[in-house]
Amino acid sequence: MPFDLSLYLVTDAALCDAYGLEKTVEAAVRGGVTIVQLRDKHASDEQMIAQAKRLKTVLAGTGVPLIINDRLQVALESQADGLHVGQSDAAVEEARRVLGEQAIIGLSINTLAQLQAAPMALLDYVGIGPVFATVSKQDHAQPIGFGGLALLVKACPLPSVAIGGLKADHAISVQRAGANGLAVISAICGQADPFQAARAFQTAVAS
Ligand SMILES: Cc1ncc(COP(=O)(O)OP(=O)(O)O)c(N)n1
Ligand SMILES: Cc1nc(C(=O)O)sc1CCOP(=O)(O)O
Ligand SMILES: [Mg+2]
Repeated sequence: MPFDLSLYLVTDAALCDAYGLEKTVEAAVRGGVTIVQLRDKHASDEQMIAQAKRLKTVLAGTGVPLIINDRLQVALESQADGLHVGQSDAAVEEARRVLGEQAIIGLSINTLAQLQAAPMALLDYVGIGPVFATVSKQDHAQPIGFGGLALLVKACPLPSVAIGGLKADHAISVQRAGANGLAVISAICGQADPFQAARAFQTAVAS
């Protein structure tokens, strides 16, 4: 499936309480989100598979892919479009073997050493961050700022998306650093109007 990293929504069900996850994602996609990752650290695999299937229904016909965070079996059983793994998650080699050639597989990167150790031929994109400290990921690594982002993007042969504490106003700096897009949780999920929040990002990305 072709994919566009320009506005990458990573979900947090707790932050989407006001409207529920499906309505929040539907509004965010109308607002311009181009790719969605289902991320839930508390749900069981069964709950996450059921949630992924509901999100697939929401995304059907939009061309927006659904990526699963961390859980290879959930990605497989829900027939999601792909999987995002971090440095301590399922190995990329295993994910590619299980999910096949067509799956979109992304890996988190925080340092040059991690980038150089990544099996690039098996990956579709990398997530680079955190750019800034964030409360959305308690165990996040050392923030790298836009300078660190630019260094890692320059060394990266794959499409990349910046993550961590990003707001719509940061779109220009992310683009100047060379990344293909921004990934956000709280600046869309945690907002009173997720459609307008996504629209603000889309406007900033397009300008
Ligand atoms: C697009 C994107 N980039 C980075 C991450 C972080 O993944 P990871 O390091 O595995 O941390 P958790 O999200 O699992 O807490 C991501 N999820 N998405
Ligand atoms: C899920 C995640 N991964 C990160 C990384 O650096 O790998 S930062 C992060 C949280 C991003 O949430 P927010 O947009 O609310 O700051
Ligand atoms: Mg992870």
